[in-house]
Amino acid sequence: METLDLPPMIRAAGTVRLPGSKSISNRVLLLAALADGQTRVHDLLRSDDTERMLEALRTLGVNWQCDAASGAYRVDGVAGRFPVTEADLFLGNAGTAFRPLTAALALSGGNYRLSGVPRMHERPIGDLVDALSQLGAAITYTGNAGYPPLSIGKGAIRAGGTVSVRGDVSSQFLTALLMAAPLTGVEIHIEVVGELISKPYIEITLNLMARFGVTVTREGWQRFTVPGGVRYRSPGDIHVEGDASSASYFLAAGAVGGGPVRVEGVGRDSIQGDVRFAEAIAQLGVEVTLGDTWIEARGPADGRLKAFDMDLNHIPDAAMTLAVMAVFCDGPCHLRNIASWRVKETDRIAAMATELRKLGVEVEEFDDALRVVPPTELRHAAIDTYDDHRMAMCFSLISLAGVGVTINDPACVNKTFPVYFDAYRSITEAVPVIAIDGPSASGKGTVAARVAEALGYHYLDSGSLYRLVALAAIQADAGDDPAAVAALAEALPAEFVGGRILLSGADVTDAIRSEDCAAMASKVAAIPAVRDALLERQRAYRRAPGLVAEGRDMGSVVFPDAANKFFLTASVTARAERRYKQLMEKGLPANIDSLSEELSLRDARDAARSVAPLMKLPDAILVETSDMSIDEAVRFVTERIA
Ligand SMILES: Nc1ncnc2c1ncn2[C@@H]1O[C@H](COP(=O)(O)OP(=O)(O)O)[C@@H](O)[C@H]1O
Ligand SMILES: Nc1ccn([C@H]2C[C@H](O)[C@@H](COP(=O)(O)OP(=O)(O)O)O2)c(=O)n1
Repeated sequence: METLDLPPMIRAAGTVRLPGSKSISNRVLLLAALADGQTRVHDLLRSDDTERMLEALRTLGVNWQCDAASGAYRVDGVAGRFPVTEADLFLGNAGTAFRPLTAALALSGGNYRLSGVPRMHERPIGDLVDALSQLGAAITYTGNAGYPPLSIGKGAIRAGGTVSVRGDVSSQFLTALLMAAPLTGVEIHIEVVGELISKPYIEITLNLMARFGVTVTREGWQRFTVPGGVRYRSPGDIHVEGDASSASYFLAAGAVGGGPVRVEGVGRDSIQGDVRFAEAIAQLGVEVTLGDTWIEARGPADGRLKAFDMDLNHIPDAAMTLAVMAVFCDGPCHLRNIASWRVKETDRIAAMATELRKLGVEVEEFDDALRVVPPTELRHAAIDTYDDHRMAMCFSLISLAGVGVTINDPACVNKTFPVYFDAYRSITEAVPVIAIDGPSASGKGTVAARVAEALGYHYLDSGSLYRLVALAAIQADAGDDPAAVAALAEALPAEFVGGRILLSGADVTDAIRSEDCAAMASKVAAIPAVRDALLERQRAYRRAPGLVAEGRDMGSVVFPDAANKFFLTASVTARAERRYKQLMEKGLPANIDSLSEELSLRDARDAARSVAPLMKLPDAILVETSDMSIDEAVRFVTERIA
């Protein structure tokens, strides 16, 4: 499985141009296909879900073309009748394609089979099928009753009258019915059974139908009337707004990462309900500014977001972003009335609770709500994304909480926002790392500590971790058993307290510097499982305002994104002399010839091992210190820090 490591970020600021809204894109494509005349669709979202809709329309005989120069799509409407009356359609996990196409095809007098990915076959559609059956549609379940896949037959469509549909599971059923109703040509009344959820999505539907010439009247949110004798007419050109749900991640980044972050493509005039995310975060103390076509967010003056207790039924998708923002708040937060999360790309209530807990967050899960208690400190975790784009995008924000985060299967963002992580990186700044690698006694430790002090950065002596594992292995007499050494590395009970190094509470500051320990360190360092066990431990040193890290693989493996990489070296003779002096000063036994020999051996072993070998990377600056004093080496490095 692919994974993406996001380093801890120190701040977020900048501007992002949003991709087109998924909800608007797929509605517009279907309406343009059903309309009279050609429609030019501008700023259409290009993603998996819109690909599924475009493919389906082509299979149904709808002509469409993408203009390479402008990116606009030209769709030739079929005036309510799909030319192809017999087809198999695969719709992936695109609910915004599956539901409306089911309704439109059920009323079009053909034979169709609709299927999707396994998760699509777990997402309920029975309420829509029941409503369409009242109109005489012939739909059968070819898998489990109430769920896709479906087989649609010709049916005997009864025009007119009143149809009822449940509104409390997914508002997409009502959307599908509304969009298909004009195909009957007769006035239809639609009654909603139960409390309609996600009302703003119905507003998008009504708004877009009106743009295509069909005006629906409604009495509250309970009864809708689609007039008879009307057909969809192309508006000519139509522009898709930026995706308001996608905007939420960047606005949240501005809120928790200082800001300001501006999103372009949605604003005050948006028809998408999720723009009300802006109002929601204002209640957390976020400074929000709205323009006609943009929104900007910056963090509260005192830096800490206020805890919240909100009914989020009106912004179900953007509400997921609030669940992650809760981690940044000054107290427990309550997200209410979000039952629809359970039937989305995954059971989002369960998924959100499980993944937040991995970070050390206390979460209470209810049927239709979540309570999130922010911890004092987060830990690194690898986040599972459940083939759900929003899980991946939401959890990227954790990198603004002072820890790195790993996103499993990051490509799931292709569903709505293929370039999400590039956009996220463009507005965030990672905690800077200066990586200094090199062989033993090249001076890395001395130089790194001095540079860290000068910059006020944290300092990581990664070799000391390998030396600690070596000492633990010597003490446990486990040196020859790689699995046992790896287990010691995993549990390593080491502490760094006021310049002293403790192992299981005992001061081993000097003990780990012995040549025996160095030789064992070089051996245990060649065990891949030991390196894996120490990886996150090393990365956890990356904290604001920055880190200077020294070792063998700082630039290659542990901090490959470090903006500054140096490779320190010196001749074997120079290094043996330095090490000899150093050991003598510490009162440890030493012999210059055996030191020289041991150094060469260790260089060879560190450079020849299969994992993370010692080497100069092409992007590292070479510092040859044989003829440099310590001050000269420090100055050489400092002057080259970008
Ligand atoms: N450029 C230099 N010239 C002379 N001595 C140096 C230089 N850099 C480091 N030393 C000394 O060499 C010894 C080993 O340096 P250290 O920083 O521990 O190396 P490393 O971390 O690469 O093993 C220390 O006693 C240090 O004071
Ligand atoms: N990032 C690192 C740091 C050290 N090691 C290994 C290589 C060395 O043989 C041992 C001890 O490292 P250390 O930097 O303390 O050794 P020197 O002081 O350079 O002799 O650990 C490593 O493999 N990767």
